[in-house]
Amino acid sequence: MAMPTIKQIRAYTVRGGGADYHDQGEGHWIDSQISTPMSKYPEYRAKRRSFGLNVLGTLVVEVEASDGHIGVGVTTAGELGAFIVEKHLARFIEGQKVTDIEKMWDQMFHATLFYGRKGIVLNTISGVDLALWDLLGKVRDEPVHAMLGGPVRDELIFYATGARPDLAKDMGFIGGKLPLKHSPAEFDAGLKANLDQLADMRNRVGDDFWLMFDCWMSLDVEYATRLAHGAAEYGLKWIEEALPPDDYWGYAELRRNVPPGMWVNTGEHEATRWGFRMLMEMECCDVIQPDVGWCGGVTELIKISALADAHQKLVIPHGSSVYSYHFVITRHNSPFSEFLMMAPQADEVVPMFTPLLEGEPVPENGRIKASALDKPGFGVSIAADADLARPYEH
Ligand SMILES: C[C@H](O)[C@H](O)[C@@H](O)[C@@H](O)C(=O)O
Ligand SMILES: [Mg+2]
Repeated sequence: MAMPTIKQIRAYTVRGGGADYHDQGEGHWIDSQISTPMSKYPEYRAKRRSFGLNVLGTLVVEVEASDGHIGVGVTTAGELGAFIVEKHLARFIEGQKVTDIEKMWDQMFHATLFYGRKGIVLNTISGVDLALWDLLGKVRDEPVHAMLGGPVRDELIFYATGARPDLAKDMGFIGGKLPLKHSPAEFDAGLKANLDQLADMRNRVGDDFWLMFDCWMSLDVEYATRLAHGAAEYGLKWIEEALPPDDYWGYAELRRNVPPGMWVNTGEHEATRWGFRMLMEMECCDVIQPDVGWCGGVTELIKISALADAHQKLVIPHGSSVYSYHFVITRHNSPFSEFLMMAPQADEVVPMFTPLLEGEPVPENGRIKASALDKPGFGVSIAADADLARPYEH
């Protein structure tokens, strides 16, 4: 059968949750006080939106094929991403066969190398890549996981990220990841408060439930080492993203410093096979956590995951909803997943990219059955009432 070609690519922006899940209103746990590299500035300590964590917003990429099928991908990139798609990447996509994803990815990456490499450009390339895989699945009438080798297990198992690991335990998740509240700028009193919070949570959840700290790039090796040793008493399973992404040397040192058995995990703000090669060859971490909407998409995650497998590293993608579920279910070295609790008080399960996607599966009792993913492509569509804007055209 002659494969259709791509007739048009379109880039839209939308605010309020969605793929840019930090773009929330007042009172949401994800915008409470959380330790960040900006916490040393008191004026930027209370809320991450104050320094612009939600400045980008969501990018929605649509690719329409000559046979009428439309593929959709979403990521954190907003208007900047829309510009890159419409003014630069479109030339590598339109007119191409829907099957030629590898070539389209290679051209997008190398054509933007002079200003990309990581960050918003790789977020944008990831968004296009997700749309291309979604389109190919729709044309072939297959879920993405079937094009990646198929499920290796019957269900996805999740830990929950949010302010209430105690409630997450009652909902059937296997663990709870707490955002670290106090930064090194709050000195020993802050460190003690962090550990007191962990101790309280451990008392609430008991011993056979994972507890983790997410430090969102905000610490230094000395503080992270003290935090890890203090947290060992409460069975901290891993310390996540303790340092800025480029401090490979610091991660390698931290990994040597932490108590035996405690994982040092990172990678959500890393991108491409080269970035993850550096993390693994410099012995920075136990588990890599690429975000499929930020690291280069499915096409690059295939390469990253194979490299990790050779290094006997687990690949536990950062919370990226259905876009990573199709990958995780097909990989032996991805035995569990993250679920971000996007309800404002982290007290109920709502779709991770709410309110953007129709058909977004959510864990029940901390699990999603592989069969829930058996729809063409990624099996989701943009909500009919999404207030999409198309800021640029080509
Ligand atoms: C909860 C963390 O502070 C971040 O908001 C989250 O996006 C990320 O680090 C995660 O691992 O989910
Ligand atoms: Mg994290």
